[in-house]
Amino acid sequence: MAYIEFTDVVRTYGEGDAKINALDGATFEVEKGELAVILGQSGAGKTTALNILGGMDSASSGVVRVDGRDISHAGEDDLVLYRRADVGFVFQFYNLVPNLTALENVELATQICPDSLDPEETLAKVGLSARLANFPAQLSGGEQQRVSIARALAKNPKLLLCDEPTGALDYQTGKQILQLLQDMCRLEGITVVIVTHNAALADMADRLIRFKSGRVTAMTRNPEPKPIAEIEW
Ligand SMILES: Nc1ncnc2c1ncn2[C@@H]1O[C@H](COP(=O)(O)OP(=O)(O)OP(=O)(O)O)[C@@H](O)[C@H]1O
Repeated sequence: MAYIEFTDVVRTYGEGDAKINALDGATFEVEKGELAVILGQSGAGKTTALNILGGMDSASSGVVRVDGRDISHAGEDDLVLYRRADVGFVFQFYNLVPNLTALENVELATQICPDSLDPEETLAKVGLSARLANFPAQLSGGEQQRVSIARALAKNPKLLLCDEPTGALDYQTGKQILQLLQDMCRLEGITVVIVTHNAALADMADRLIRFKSGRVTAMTRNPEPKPIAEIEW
C-alpha cells in the first residue's frame, strides 16, 4: 500500500450549466519519503487535488488514503486532527499573519498541534535565526516563504503540501526555497508534494505526476532526481 493513494477522485463544483469537474477521475500514488511534483497547466485541477489531500476540501467521489487512513470518508473531527497533526501547508503567497513576528507566526501554528517542534529551532533550520523578531513586512519574499515553511515544519508533519511555493519569488530565491524543500524531504524523511506549472521542476522529483483536465495523464518515477543547482528555467 502506498503512503498516498488518490484513487479515481472526482470533484464537481457548481450545478446545471455551471457544473465543472475540477477533478475528473484523477488517480495517483506517492510513497513515503518521496518528493512528488504535480505538474499541469492552469485549471488542470492541481490545487483542488492538493486541497483534498490536505483535508481542506472533499472529493465528490473516489477514495483518498494517507498512511492507510481513508480521509475521503473521515468525519469532521478526524479531519480537524488530520489537518492539525499530520499535514503542513506551504502557499504561494506565504499567508503569514502580518502583525505577528516570524517567531510568533510559527508559535501560533504549534499551539494547535499535539506533537510540535521547538519554533526557534525550526526557524534556525530554515536559516532564519537572526530574523525571529521581524514582522513579515520587514522580510524579503524568500524569507517570508522560509517562515511559512518553518511554520509548516514546526507542526512535525508527516506530509508537506506545497502549492506553487516559488510562484511569487525571483529565480535564485525560488531555487533556494526548492533546495530547502528537497533537503527537508531527504534529511527529515518528510513526504513532500509540490504543485507547479513550471515544467523545469520535473527533474527534481522522485515522482512526477502530470495533470490535464482533472485527470492524471502520466506518472513516472525518477531514479536520479537532479540537484536543484542543475535545474534551470
Ligand atoms: N471552489 C470552486 N468553485 C468553482 N470552480 C472551481 C473551484 N475551485 C476550482 N474550480 C475550477 O476547477 C478547475 C481546476 O482548478 P484548480 O485551481 O484546481 O486548477 P490548478 O491546476 O490548480 O490551476 P492554477 O495553476 O491556475 O492554480 C478550474 O477550472 C477552476 O476554475
